[in-house]
Amino acid sequence: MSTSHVALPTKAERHKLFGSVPPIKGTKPTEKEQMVDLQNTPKNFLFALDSVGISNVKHPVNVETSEGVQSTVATFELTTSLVQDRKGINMSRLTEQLDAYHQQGWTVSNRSLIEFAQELAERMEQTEGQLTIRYPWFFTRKAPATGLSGLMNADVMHRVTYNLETGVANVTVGLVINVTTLCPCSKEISEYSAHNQRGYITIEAGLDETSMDGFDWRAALLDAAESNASAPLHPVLKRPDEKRATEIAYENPRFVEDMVRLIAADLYEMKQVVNFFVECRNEESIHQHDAIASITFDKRNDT
Ligand SMILES: Nc1nc2c(ncn2[C@@H]2O[C@H](COP(=O)(O)OP(=O)(O)OP(=O)(O)O)[C@@H](O)[C@H]2O)c(=O)[nH]1
Repeated sequence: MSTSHVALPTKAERHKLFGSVPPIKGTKPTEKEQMVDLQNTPKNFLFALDSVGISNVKHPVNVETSEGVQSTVATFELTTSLVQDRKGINMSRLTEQLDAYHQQGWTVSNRSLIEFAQELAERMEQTEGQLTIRYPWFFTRKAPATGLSGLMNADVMHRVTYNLETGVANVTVGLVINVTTLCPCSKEISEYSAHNQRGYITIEAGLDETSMDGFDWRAALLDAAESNASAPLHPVLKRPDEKRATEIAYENPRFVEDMVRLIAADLYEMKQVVNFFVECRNEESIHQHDAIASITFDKRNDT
C-alpha cells in the first residue's frame, strides 16, 4: 500500500481557506504606557465591594501535612475588597503573585496563606486580601482486621483573609469526606438487615489564631467525621475486614441528624476551633433523593 499523500495547501493557505484573516492596522495604542488604565480610573463608583477577583484557578501546590510535604493540584479563588472610588482591581496581579510564589518553591500552610493574603491586599492597594484553596489530601488508611493499607483522600479547604488596616487574619479550614451511615430506623423496624448509604460530610472550622501551628486539624476534622459515622470507608478490604466493617456499621446506626450533632459535639470540645459548620448529605439507597442536615455554630456567642 502506498504511503504517499496528495500535497495539501500550506498551513497558512489552509487557515485562509477556513476563514482566517490578517490583523488590521489599528488606531489604538499597542504600548502599555499609552493604554488607558480603566481599572485605576478614580471616580465615585457608588459602592465599595466585599470581594472581587478570580476563581476556579487550577494550580499545582506542595502542601505541608503530618505525613510530610505532599504534591497535589489545588483550585484557588483569589480576591480582595475594593474601595468605592476605584473602578476595578488589576486582576493580572493575582495570577502574577501565584506564579511568583510557585517559582519560589512555596509550601502551602495556614501561615504561608496568611502571608499570601496580606501580599494580595498590598499588591492591589486594597484593605483586605482573601483566598480560598481546595485540594485533594491523601492519607494512609488500614483495613480493620488485616491491617492492609491503602490511600484515601478527602477534599481539603483553607479560607484565609488578611486585613491590612487591623492586621487581623482569619483562617477557616475544612474537609469533605465520605463515610458509611446505616439507618437506625431501618435497623429498628426490620426483621433483618438495615439500609445503609454513602454519606458526604462537610466540616468547616474557624481556627483560633494561636492554633495555626502544631494543631493537626486535618486529622482532627477527619476523626470527628469518621469516628461519629456508622463506619469509615477503606481502600482495601479482605473478607475478615469486610465482615468487621459491616458489623461496625450495624453497631453504630446514624441518621443525618445524629451525624451532625455528634460531629458538632467533637468540634465544640476542640479548643482550637472558634466556630464551625457541619453538613451531612446521605445518598439514600432506598430513595432517589438525598437526606441532609447541617449546623452552624459560633462558640463566641455561646454564653
Ligand atoms: N478588574 C477587572 N479585570 C478584568 C475583568 N475581566 C478581565 N479582566 C482582566 O483585565 C486584566 C488586565 O490586567 P491588569 O492587571 O489591569 O493589567 P495592567 O494594568 O497592565 O497591570 P499592572 O501593570 O499590574 O497595573 C486581564 O488580566 C484580564 O483578565 C473584570 O471583570 N474586572
